[in-house]
Amino acid sequence: MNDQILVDCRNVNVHFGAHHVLKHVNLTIRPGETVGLVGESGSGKTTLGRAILGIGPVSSGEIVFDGENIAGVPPRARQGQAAIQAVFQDPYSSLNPSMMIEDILTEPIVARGLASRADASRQVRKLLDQVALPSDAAERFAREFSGGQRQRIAIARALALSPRLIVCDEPVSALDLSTQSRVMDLFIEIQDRTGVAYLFVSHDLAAVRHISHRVAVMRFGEIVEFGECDQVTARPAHDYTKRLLLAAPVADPARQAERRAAFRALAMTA
Ligand SMILES: Nc1ncnc2c1ncn2[C@@H]1O[C@H](COP(=O)(O)OP(=O)(O)OP(=O)(O)O)[C@@H](O)[C@H]1O
Repeated sequence: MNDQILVDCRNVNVHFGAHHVLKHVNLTIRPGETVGLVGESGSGKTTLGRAILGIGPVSSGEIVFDGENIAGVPPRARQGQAAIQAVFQDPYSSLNPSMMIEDILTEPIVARGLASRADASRQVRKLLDQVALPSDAAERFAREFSGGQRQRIAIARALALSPRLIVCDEPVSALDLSTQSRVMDLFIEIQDRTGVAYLFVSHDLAAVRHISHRVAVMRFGEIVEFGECDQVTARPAHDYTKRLLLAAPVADPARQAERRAAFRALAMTA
């Protein structure tokens, strides 16, 4: 891991009317790094992801990407307009069911003028291969695929633009457990191969822990803890992080009972 910074959120605030949703958020992402962003529903994780993507507002503060302040600048107006991509939670609504996979994968490249349709089509097989889908998937329609396969297609669509960062907003929470772990492994493999960075947004600390180099914990729009994954999960500094850890699912029932007892003890002292 290097000391360079790819994304630097500096004192970012977002207000929706009178509601101060993001409060003085400072967060960095290094090239090739996964930063997990955890917190309960409504804490502001998606709002931060959308601000970084340029599809959500920023009331004040800076988001510096590659040395340029991109806060409030929509994706098309950004210099490296394709450099930040997204994979969202629901692969059923994020892909047009009646579009052919080849068109889903080539359209973002062609629309940005990054390659001709013929050149983009030549990349399709490689993209499908990167997400472990067979090349004949190109001629099929999105509606023919399962949730896990659709999420692989959504990942391939993000990769088509050779991004430096992918904002992954709850990308496995709509999938069943065994599919979740395969898609998580795919994210890791892709990062090892391409060096892409991830902001991995999830309410599930167990998932985040599996994939992240560093973890940021958000509560009521504030980052209450941010550090190396091992540090945050083994020696959390904030009680809120401790509670999230205790609520994180574990496979072993004895361990689960131990966690519940510890959680009750902590809740009584909180
Ligand atoms: N466009 C909007 N207009 C008004 N309020 C909004 C808007 N978008 C989000 N909010 C509010 O901002 C707060 C944070 O929402 P956000 O979706 O960022 O949280 P989250 O941590 O991602 O939650 P979840 O895990 O449920 O997606 C919520 O109270 C939400 O109602």
